[in-house]
Amino acid sequence: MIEAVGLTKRYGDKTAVYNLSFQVRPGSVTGFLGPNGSGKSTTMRMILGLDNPTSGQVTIGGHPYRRLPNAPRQVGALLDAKAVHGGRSARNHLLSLAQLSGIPARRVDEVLGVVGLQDVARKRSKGFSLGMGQRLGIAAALLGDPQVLLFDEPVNGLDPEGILWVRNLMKALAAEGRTVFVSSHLMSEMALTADHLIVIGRGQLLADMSVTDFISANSADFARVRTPDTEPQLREKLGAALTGAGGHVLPEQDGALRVMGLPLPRISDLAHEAGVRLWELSPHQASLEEAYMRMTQGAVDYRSTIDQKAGLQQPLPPGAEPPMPVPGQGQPGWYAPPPPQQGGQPFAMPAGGPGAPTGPYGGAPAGAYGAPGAPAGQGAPGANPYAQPAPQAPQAPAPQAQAPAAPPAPAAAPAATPDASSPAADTNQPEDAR
Ligand SMILES: Nc1ncnc2c1ncn2[C@@H]1O[C@H](COP(=O)(O)OP(=O)(O)OP(=O)(O)O)[C@@H](O)[C@H]1O
Repeated sequence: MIEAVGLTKRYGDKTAVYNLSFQVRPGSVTGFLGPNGSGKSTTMRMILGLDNPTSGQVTIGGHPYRRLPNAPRQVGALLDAKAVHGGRSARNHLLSLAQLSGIPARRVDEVLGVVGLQDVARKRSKGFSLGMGQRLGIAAALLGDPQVLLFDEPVNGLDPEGILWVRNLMKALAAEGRTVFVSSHLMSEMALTADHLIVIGRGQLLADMSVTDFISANSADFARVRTPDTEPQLREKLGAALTGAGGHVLPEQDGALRVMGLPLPRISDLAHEAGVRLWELSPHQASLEEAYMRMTQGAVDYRSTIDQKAGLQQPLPPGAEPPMPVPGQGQPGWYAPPPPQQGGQPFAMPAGGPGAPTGPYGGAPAGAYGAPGAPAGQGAPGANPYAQPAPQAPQAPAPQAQAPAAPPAPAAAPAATPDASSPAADTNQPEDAR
């Protein structure tokens, strides 16, 4: 098991990770999610003893990585697949790692077979494609047959067959009782691979829960309703009736309506009362991607100026920043992305009609569907024993705003490189991170 307690990392006045506490348990795949620059790699480096925490600690099986006896046999990691001596063949690269850790040469050929590189084993790795490099990095992680595995973006550059292979590999490793901690920006892939999620934003814990709980805690379920295409006035009529009844109504691209805040039977009754025939009335649950977007919007540092999601956010006062998401409660003020049509414009209510809009989009009052409550599983077994009560979270200092309190940066760890596979890193490290 990997256990972080109060883990904080500051680089000068930049707080990369703040007061992070979580456990990664054996027997399941734990996904590690967060926007660019949120501190995932920094956390993984600290787990692997490649960076020193400014405060707090992280242990593997109860020991800091650097004190683990024969660490490369217990912990395997892929942090940066490009960190390979390009002049060496794949096999020689792995052989050199194996020799450093007392791993027999036959294991090298085994892992080359596992990752499908046996035919190019004697080729120099500098000629490798991105996907081949990833496979080599994964081979290095598997070399010591470790019980604990960390993968930073393992499917980066892999083709669909490779992605499927990595998915199955992660699941198989977890099914063998190993601890598998994997970061990725591919939400669809994470939804298929991970059982549990740890989500961070701006270095802070946003969620620590099962994939299922995460989706239900951070998604606004909605209904799709379609009226006959041939009678557009029915759609207008229904939209007005639903909005008047407190529903939040948005147009879908295909002419249907997305309705939030009203149960399906109520929508059906309202349509019946308004004399509107329905061609479709179906329930929908958000995907992991939608739930993730919703949870992390306030913690995104880098965003395109033409980001379509801007159309889904409730208007903020001039100069105001989106609030940090509240752990377990999602991002206040966000409706279910992605926008149903370009710009996410709301369904246009007839001006001054009955049931005039009360919310920012002419629907329900702001926030009615914006912040679902804590997930059912929060108090369940497996909940984060370190989770902060929600009310404290908004007061947690924004990592970027902590310059005055930042203590001096820790003495540069010899391994302050993110590059766990680099031959150069090997010579500087007390332990090899693979
Ligand atoms: N050695 C360093 N010196 C100074 N700042 C650093 C250093 N390493 C990371 N940071 C900063 O810490 C923050 C977290 O970076 P990190 O690489 O851990 O994020 P990440 O979640 O892995 O991002 P990505 O998804 O883009 O890989 C960033 O703002 C980054 O610029």
